[in-house]
Amino acid sequence: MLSGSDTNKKMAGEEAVNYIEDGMIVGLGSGSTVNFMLKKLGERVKEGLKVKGIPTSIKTERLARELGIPLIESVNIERIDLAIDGADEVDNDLHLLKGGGGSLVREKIVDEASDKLIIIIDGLKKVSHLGAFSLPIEIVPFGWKLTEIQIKKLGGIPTLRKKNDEIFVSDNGNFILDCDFGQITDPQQLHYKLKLLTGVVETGLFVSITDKVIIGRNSRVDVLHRSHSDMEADLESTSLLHRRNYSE
Ligand SMILES: O=C(CO)[C@H](O)[C@H](O)COP(=O)(O)O
Repeated sequence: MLSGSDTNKKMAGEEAVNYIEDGMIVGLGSGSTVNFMLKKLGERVKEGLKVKGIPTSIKTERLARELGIPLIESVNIERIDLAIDGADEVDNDLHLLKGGGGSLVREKIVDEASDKLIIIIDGLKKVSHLGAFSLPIEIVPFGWKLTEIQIKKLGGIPTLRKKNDEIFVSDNGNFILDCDFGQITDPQQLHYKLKLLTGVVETGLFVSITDKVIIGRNSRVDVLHRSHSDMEADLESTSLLHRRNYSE
């Protein structure tokens, strides 16, 4: 029996598979919502859908292989038709805060390069402003405390990510600082400032790259398009948003 949140993630993940067409090269994001998408995609592949996937984490790669989804070696990728990924927060402009699972660098490389990016989330992750979730920042391990000091100077309160009392190490061999910046009113500017720090590899702010957000909530999926994002606040009354009612 799935929890309410997992039901929402599953609905969003499965809906996203409908956007995958035969012959596509597909960026496969990371996280529990993406895992639901992968399971459905695995079924479609068994039914004959021809795709090639590009996993954004070792965990995604492992699951995709188990499900029989054909993959391409990262060194051989030159273009991507569609990427489908999760997020920790999505704001009204469809800017994202990502990296809760620690895969932000590979996710950003793939999501940015893709012709189209679809984000799949549980409705609780749709927010008006980013920042309630601490911002993951991947940093070089060398001199990490020096980078931490620089981030504090920019107003962040960093916490070194740990897993089972050990320092968490990303798939790229780096550390992650989860940084509380309070409400992030200008994600682009904050991202630029952080990227200027030599020890920073990448931030979890994904600005202006999302084409569509598929949201699972209240037994249905809502789809926000980039050009319609400003209408999210008015979600209940707008008819421009595509809506599928799963309780029907
Ligand atoms: O950015 C991510 C990993 O780096 C994930 O997409 C994000 O954390 C959402 O995960 P989930 O679908 O498990 O809630």
